[in-house]
Amino acid sequence: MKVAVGNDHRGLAVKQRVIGLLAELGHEIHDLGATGPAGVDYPDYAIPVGEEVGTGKADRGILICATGHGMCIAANKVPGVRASNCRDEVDAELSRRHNDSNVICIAADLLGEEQIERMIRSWLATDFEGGRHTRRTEKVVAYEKARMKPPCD
Ligand SMILES: O=C(CO)[C@H](O)[C@H](O)[C@H](O)COP(=O)(O)O
Repeated sequence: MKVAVGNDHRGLAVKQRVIGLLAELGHEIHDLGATGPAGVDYPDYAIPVGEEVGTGKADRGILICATGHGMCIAANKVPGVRASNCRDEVDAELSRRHNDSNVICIAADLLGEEQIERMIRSWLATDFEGGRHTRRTEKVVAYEKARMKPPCD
């Protein structure tokens, strides 16, 4: 899979470990930064990653900040993005099975290394269940498309 990765200053160390895991698993990685410790703003990274996923340039996105919340809020503003701020591997699995999440947000300040690795492995390996869940995700897409339509003159 092609995975776009983004982080702010609080997520830099975790990002570097996540990239190592993705490489170990054989995935194609597009690191959109941040690459240094200087304070930055999470929307500047969440939105480009979201755009890559929403346009299909990347299959999935991984976003890392202190709590995961800012990245999740910002990424979900991008059409086609279904971002989840997950806390463990079960949470990550269900976000795939029930919500077809295509971006996972990670709280670098709140989760341990092993928990993050288990979460990412679970998230990457789990398929969307479809069935009744498709009806629900399609309603989200329908709303998104309706909101994107230009107002009638
Ligand atoms: O967690 C975050 C947003 O939800 C970001 O990592 C912010 O950096 C966090 O709010 C902390 O910001 P700070 O400037 O590093 O104190």
